[in-house]
Amino acid sequence: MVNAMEWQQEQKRLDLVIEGLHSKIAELEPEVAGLHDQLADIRKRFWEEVTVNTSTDEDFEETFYSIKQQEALLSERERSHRQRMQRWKSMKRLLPSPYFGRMDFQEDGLSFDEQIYIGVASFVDADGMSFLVYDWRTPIASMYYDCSPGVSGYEAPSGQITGTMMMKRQYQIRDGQLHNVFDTSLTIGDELLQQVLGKGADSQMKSIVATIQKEQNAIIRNDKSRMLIVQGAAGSGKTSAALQRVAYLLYKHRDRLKADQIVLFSPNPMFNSYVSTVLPELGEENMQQTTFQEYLSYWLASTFRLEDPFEQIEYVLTTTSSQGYEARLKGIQYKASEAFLHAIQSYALWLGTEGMLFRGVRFRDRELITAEQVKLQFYSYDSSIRLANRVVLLREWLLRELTSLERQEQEAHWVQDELDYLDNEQYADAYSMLIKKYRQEEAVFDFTKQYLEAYGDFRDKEQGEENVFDFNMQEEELLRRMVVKENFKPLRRDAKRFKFIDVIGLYDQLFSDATVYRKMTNETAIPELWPEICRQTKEKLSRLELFYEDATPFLYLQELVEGARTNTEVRHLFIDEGQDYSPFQYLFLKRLFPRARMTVLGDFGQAIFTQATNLHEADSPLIRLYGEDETSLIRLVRSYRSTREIVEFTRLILPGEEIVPFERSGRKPCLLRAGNNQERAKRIIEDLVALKAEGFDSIAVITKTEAESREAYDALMTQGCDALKLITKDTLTFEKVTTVIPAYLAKGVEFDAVLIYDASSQTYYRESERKLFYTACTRAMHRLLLYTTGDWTPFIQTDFLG
Ligand SMILES: Nc1ncnc2c1ncn2[C@@H]1O[C@H](COP(=O)(O)OP(=O)(O)OP(=O)(O)O)[C@@H](O)[C@H]1O
Repeated sequence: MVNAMEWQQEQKRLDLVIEGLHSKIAELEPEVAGLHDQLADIRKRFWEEVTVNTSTDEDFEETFYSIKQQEALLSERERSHRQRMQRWKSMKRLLPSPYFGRMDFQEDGLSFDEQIYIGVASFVDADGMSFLVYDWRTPIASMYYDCSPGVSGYEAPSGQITGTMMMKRQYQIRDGQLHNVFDTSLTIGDELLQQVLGKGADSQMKSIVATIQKEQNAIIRNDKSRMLIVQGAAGSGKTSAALQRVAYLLYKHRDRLKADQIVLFSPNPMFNSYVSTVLPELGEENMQQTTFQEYLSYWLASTFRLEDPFEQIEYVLTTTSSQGYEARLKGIQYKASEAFLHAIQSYALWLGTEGMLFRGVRFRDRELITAEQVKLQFYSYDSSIRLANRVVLLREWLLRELTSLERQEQEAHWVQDELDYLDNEQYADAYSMLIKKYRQEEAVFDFTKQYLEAYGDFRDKEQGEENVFDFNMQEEELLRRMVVKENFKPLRRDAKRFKFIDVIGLYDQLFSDATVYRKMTNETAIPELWPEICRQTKEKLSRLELFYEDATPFLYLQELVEGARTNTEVRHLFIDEGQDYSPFQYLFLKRLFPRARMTVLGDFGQAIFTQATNLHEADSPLIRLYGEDETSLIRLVRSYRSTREIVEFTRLILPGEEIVPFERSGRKPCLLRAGNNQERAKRIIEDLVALKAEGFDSIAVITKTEAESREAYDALMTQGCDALKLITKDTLTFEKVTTVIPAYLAKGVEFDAVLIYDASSQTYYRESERKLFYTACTRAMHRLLLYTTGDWTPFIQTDFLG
């Protein structure tokens, strides 16, 4: 705490800044409101200002330039409106708490020091000469997070600046009033952090700009490497750092980076809602948020019933003794690997010489073009042309074939039948369609001449006898063409979409017996239980279903054959819970976003999926993705979420995991054994009531699986529990209530209190369940309670029993 005089000086300065903010806001307000009206007015009068005259070429040109000029004026006004609006908004945001930090810095070579106040936006004094508040993202502010008083420096755009930091101070300001002032030394105020972390969990994640730690700042400001990997213990602030990093990038590159050029891949849709308020709180627009499953569904859900990762994990957790279980697990591992991706690449090369599978073109129960014809045509192309390019040539050929078949088809009986049954209205529709088409496509319309004649006739008739059609030969020919064209449309559309390639067949063919597989792919390390893996995959495909582990390889093969889809707009890709993605998926994402830098945040200690990727080992596929030179790896070991007691408990679950508690004390985790299920439910309800009475309102009963969640929910409701929410994979919003949730859906989020519904040896026993148990327990911020009706899981250290 500072002394009374310093406090007074600080309050005085704060008052001055607030006064300055008020007067700037008042000054901008009418301007902002006026600009808004002006813009609305310009838009409204846009056409009044433009003289539209297209009688001659000159008039047309003049009209064109007049419109362009108006457009330019409008966009200039809009730009300046946006800028003023942004300044106005940032000042409004500063008003209740203009800054949270200060450092006094004397630059080498200067004889005075500068007081640098840091807040969520910059604010300059009335003359515009000096900064009253520096945005936390400015280069100079980085010192606040990185250095302690003494020799310090920062990287300015002009180069390295060095000097001495005389002091560093933190503030808590609410509604314009100073509540606390701390002088800090090494880290950013343990006191303040204690206070922030001691608070209850929220339904939305909060910004951490006032208390960013040095190692987190390194993540936020890393702008050098193509790939940034963050391996961080549970609760170490990976997601928080990622979100502040987005805000930092948007600030640093504000002239060329837009929020929609940044994509965040989240573990589930509920997580999207959990993190969605951080950036707006910092005055930035949200980046695009999605899940990998959403991407897969976009491309595959119209063809297949797609398994999602949660169904996959449910299978892995619950059907351990089912037939084919081991093979499925081996299959998941293999299909997640780089080896499988390379096998598919080799397979695509092999398909360039043989083995391609095509579908013929069928029309009204007739085969117009056989699959064999398509295949012959395909292999007639020069084999040095890439597979996907040959497929494009094939498509052009097919479209040409369809054009000539269309012509032949006009004489077919079915065409006459259709014409006979056209009613007057359809005739009229047909004509007006022709007219419209003619107007739109005058230049490309195939039979302009005939059309013009027909149109002339039609117009004459329209003006003369109403609705009487003289169905002469010329018109009939036109209508025939139109009818056939209409019927051929789906064929053309299918051809354009490469439907003539049997991709399902190609993927199915890949799962042939080991000798054939080796021949097609050059693969030497075929996984164990390959025949069973093949059988399972083929069986699924035959039902038009796709395992989660097959979805990305299927899309990859499809792209090798049909041409890659890439998104070149996206510049930054953020992947949270990065350990849950397979090496295969990473290679796929790299290809999908060729111009993006990647930030991957994860914790191998929470790798609960079979296809997990180790993020930080020297031989990690992630490090290979862009190569060591283009990759930075940052480790976070301090956990900010949980109390020391909870961290000490969870650390024993995963002995190898590096995790250091932040010094915040609480109660030891409680282990509670009940005689039976009913007793357990009663005990949980009592505990829920007590926890709520203590002031905790974000509480989760965490289970291993969805089935256990339902069981727990029913048991608790039957015993009279009220206001309980069952979370499933379809839940979209994260609410601050008492929830029952499977561990794999609780990833990434946190609760004041966590109750592990069944911590018995029956539920968590196999080694593969250790990380799931760890993930569940590490969701707790203040309280952790574990229940069983039998023996405790072996993952709990016996020291805690008793
Ligand atoms: N520097 C910080 N200042 C204040 N709070 C922090 C800081 N770093 C992290 N926290 C808090 O710690 C908690 C955990 O942070 P976060 O969810 O970002 O961690 P994580 O590493 O993504 O966790 P997990 O992998 O277990 O999901 C959050 O409540 C966050 O606000």
